[in-house]
Amino acid sequence: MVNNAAIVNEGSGWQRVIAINLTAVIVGTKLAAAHMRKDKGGKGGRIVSTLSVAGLVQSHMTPVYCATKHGVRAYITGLCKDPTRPDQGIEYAMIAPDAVDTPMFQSVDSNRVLFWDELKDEMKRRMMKPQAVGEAFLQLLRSDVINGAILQVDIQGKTFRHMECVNDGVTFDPSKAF
Ligand SMILES: NC(=O)C1=CN([C@@H]2O[C@H](COP(=O)(O)OP(=O)(O)OC[C@H]3O[C@@H](n4cnc5c(N)ncnc54)[C@H](O)[C@@H]3O)[C@@H](O)[C@H]2O)C=CC1
Ligand SMILES: CC/C=C\C[C@H](O)/C=C/C=C\C=C\C=C\C(=O)[C@@H](O)C/C=C\CCC(=O)O
Repeated sequence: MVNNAAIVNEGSGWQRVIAINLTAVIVGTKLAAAHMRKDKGGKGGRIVSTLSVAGLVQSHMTPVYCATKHGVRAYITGLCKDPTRPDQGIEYAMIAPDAVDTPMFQSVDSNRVLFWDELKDEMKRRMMKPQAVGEAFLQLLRSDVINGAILQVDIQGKTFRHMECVNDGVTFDPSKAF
């Protein structure tokens, strides 16, 4: 299961950002986990949530959006550490891209993102094609173990934030996760 839907809007619709980016992730994750958990008759599985670099740093450009992505990181990290998780057979991981050329990015303006006029050139310089995130996502899923992983993706490449980089640089070492 993938938690991917999100919006960005630091303007008058900011409460909806919290509802979609954070509350809905918690609701969806609870529903999925209840269905998936092996100790309750499910088959187990993986739940991957899309963060953003905004879930790793604090930005004056998108403070509400950042709060939701930090909230997702805290919530999912808590589930990663649940001592009953191995019996549930569910792994939790996150992917944290920098700017990506999607409708979200293309629709950004100074009503939705603060200081946009000053920062847009820098964000556009860092912008990746969506394929880069798709490839990183598949690389994450190819790891034998992903619980606790946060895979940061930017124009420099891919970096695991909560794991040791080994082999091809993107293989998760769960013993180094926390
Ligand atoms: N585009 C970017 O620069 C970056 C995006 N992200 C994250 O990547 C993920 C995907 O975003 P993008 O593809 O860029 O945006 P997008 O705007 O192209 O796609 C977002 C999707 O979420 C769906 N969605 C929005 N509100 C919804 C709702 N209430 N119910 C159901 N679906 C809803 C939209 O229909 C759309 O298909 C998001 O979590 C976003 O925060 C992370 C880093 C950078
Ligand atoms: C503007 C596009 C709208 C939404 C998409 C995107 O998810 C939003 C990003 C919002 C904030 C970006 C934050 C920017 C971060 C930085 O300023 C960089 O200097 C640091 C980036 C990564 C560093 C990670 C780290 O080493 O801690």
